[in-house]
Amino acid sequence: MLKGSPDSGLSVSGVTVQFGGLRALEDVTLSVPPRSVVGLVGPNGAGKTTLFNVVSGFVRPSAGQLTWDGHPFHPKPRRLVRQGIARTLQDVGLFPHLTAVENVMLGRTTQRRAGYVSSLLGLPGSARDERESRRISTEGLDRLGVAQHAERQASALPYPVQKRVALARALVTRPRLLLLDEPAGGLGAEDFEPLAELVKSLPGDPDSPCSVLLVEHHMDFVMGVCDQVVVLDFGRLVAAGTPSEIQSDPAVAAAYLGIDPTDIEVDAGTAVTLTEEPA
Ligand SMILES: Nc1ncnc2c1ncn2[C@@H]1O[C@H](COP(=O)(O)OP(=O)(O)OP(=O)(O)O)[C@@H](O)[C@H]1O
Repeated sequence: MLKGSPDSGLSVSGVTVQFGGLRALEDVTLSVPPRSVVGLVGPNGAGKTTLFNVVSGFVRPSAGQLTWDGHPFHPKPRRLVRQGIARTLQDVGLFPHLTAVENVMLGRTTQRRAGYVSSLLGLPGSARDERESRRISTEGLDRLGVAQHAERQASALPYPVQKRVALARALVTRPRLLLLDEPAGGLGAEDFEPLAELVKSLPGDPDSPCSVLLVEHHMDFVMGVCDQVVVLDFGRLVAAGTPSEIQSDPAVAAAYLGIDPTDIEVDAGTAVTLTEEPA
């Protein structure tokens, strides 16, 4: 990929984050190539959210660099959407007193030609922009199968619907990279399949192809949707590869079970077996 190409994805190189005496990330290097889904997994406290916060500009690393579109990237939260990156939050983050469609329209704020001031003053263009924004946001809800909830207050919606609204809000910005924080968290098994299909379809979307970096604890979901999986443990990258490579990597089992990798045998299949019970 040529340096400076608008299609060279996200690279995180040698990133370290220090919170006082705690090293939350240590020399982490990974990339999210264009049109790919990359999973970021690891036990609680491994540093996954911290990495998302670095990419979103909420946390400044003490060492390392990011590149986006082949250029050095110094993310700022308020500019993220304009730079083609959207993020969903672990705890949904909808405005409870706004309707579903109004929440999605907020995602489009930065792309509207008329801003809030002209809307408030009723200046020409603002009503037209608002209609257009509402139309696109309703389409966004429809894509997620929840358009029938468009006019309901967000706080009255069941949790799985709220998650879809939040995802619609991220997608209407037409991101080229989506940071998905625990998309399957709190969902029932019946919601997994349509969500997995949606996530897998994003990189190949003919109108707005979007790569995905996702943090998720549901391993079946991760293994089913990701092209590559990166495993963190205590802030360090301990494994990276395809889902099947990751499933048979002793370092991954060690990270999750808190045991020494030398106490694990790897079968010819994908299973890892303990040769000794963890203490
Ligand atoms: N702002 C902060 N100040 C101090 N320590 C922090 C801060 N944010 C995170 N940490 C610590 O950094 C480590 C990594 O936390 P992080 O939230 O990134 O882990 P995680 O992998 O996302 O965990 P989980 O799966 O539980 O969400 C943890 O020990 C956490 O307590």
